[in-house]
Amino acid sequence: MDFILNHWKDGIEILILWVGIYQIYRAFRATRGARILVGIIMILAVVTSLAFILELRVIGWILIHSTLWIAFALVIIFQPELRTALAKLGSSRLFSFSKTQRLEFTGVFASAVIQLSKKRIGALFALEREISLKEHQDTGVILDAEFSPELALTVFFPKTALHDGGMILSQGRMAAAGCVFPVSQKEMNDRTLGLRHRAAVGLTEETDAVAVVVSEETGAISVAINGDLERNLSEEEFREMLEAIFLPEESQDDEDVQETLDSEDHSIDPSDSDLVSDKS
Ligand SMILES: Nc1ncnc2c1ncn2[C@@H]1O[C@H](COP(=O)(O)OP(=O)(O)OP(=O)(O)O)[C@@H](O)[C@H]1O
Repeated sequence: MDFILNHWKDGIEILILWVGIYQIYRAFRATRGARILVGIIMILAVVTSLAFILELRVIGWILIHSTLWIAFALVIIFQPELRTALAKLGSSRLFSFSKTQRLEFTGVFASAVIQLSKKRIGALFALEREISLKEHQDTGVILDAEFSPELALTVFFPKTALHDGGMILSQGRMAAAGCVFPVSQKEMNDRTLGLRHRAAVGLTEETDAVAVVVSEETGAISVAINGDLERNLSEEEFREMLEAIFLPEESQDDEDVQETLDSEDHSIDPSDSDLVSDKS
C-alpha cells in the first residue's frame, strides 16, 4: 500500500509519456522520413554504445556536445514529415460521419466514378482524411454540397467552368472543385506522366488524402495513397478498395489497404514511365 502511495505519481508520469510517445510514433510512422529517422537513431545508438563500452572518449565527447545540433539538424531535415505528423496529431476528424453514412457515401461515390469512367470523363477527386485539405480548397471554388453522381458528372463534364482541377470531398460532401493540387516532384523528368495523375500522386505525398483519378484518355480508374498510384482498377477492385478505406473497422488502417493492393498486381512505382499513359 505504501508503495502505491509513494509511487502513484510515477505511474501517471509513465502513462503520460507512454501515450505521448505512442501518439508521436503513430503520427510519424506513415510518413516517408520515418524509416530514415529510425535508421539514424539506430546508428546513433550503436555509435554511442560503442563509445561508452570501448571508452572512446573523443567520439563520446563529440556525441554529447553535438546532441543539440543533431536535434536541430533532424528538425530541419524532417520538417515536412514533422508538419504532416503534427497536422495528424492536431486533427482527429477522420470519419466523424457515421458508419451508415460512410457505407452510403462509398456506394454513391463508387457509382459516380464508374459512370465517369464509362463515359471517359476525366476527373480527379481528393478524399480528405485526417489532414485538412483546407489550404487546397482555397485554390478552387467552394461547393459545400451533398455528394451526388449527377453533380460530379456535371462538374467534370468537359468545358464546364469547374471541370479543370480536382474536387475535394470532405466528410462525404463535395467541399470544393477546380482545386489545384501539388504536382509530384519526383516524376518531373518523366514526360509521359500526365498532370492529372501527377497531381493525385503529389497530393497524397504531402497529405494522407486518398486521390481517385479517372483518365479522360482511357477511362481507367486509378487510386493514389501515400504517393503510390494503383492503376487500371476494375469496378470490383475499386469498390473493395473504397470499402477498405472507408470502413476501417473491417480493415484497420492504411497498411491493410496497402497490403490489399500489394497482393494485387496493380501497384506501379510512380517512377515507372508507363505510369500515367494509361494505354494498356
Ligand atoms: N495541379 C493540378 N491539380 C489538379 N488538377 C490538375 C493539375 N494539373 C492538371 N490538372 C488536371 O489535369 C488535366 C490535364 O490532364 P493530363 O491530360 O495532363 O493528365 P493525365 O494524367 O494524362 O490524365 P488523362 O489520362 O485524363 O489524360 C487538366 O485539364 C486539369 O483538369
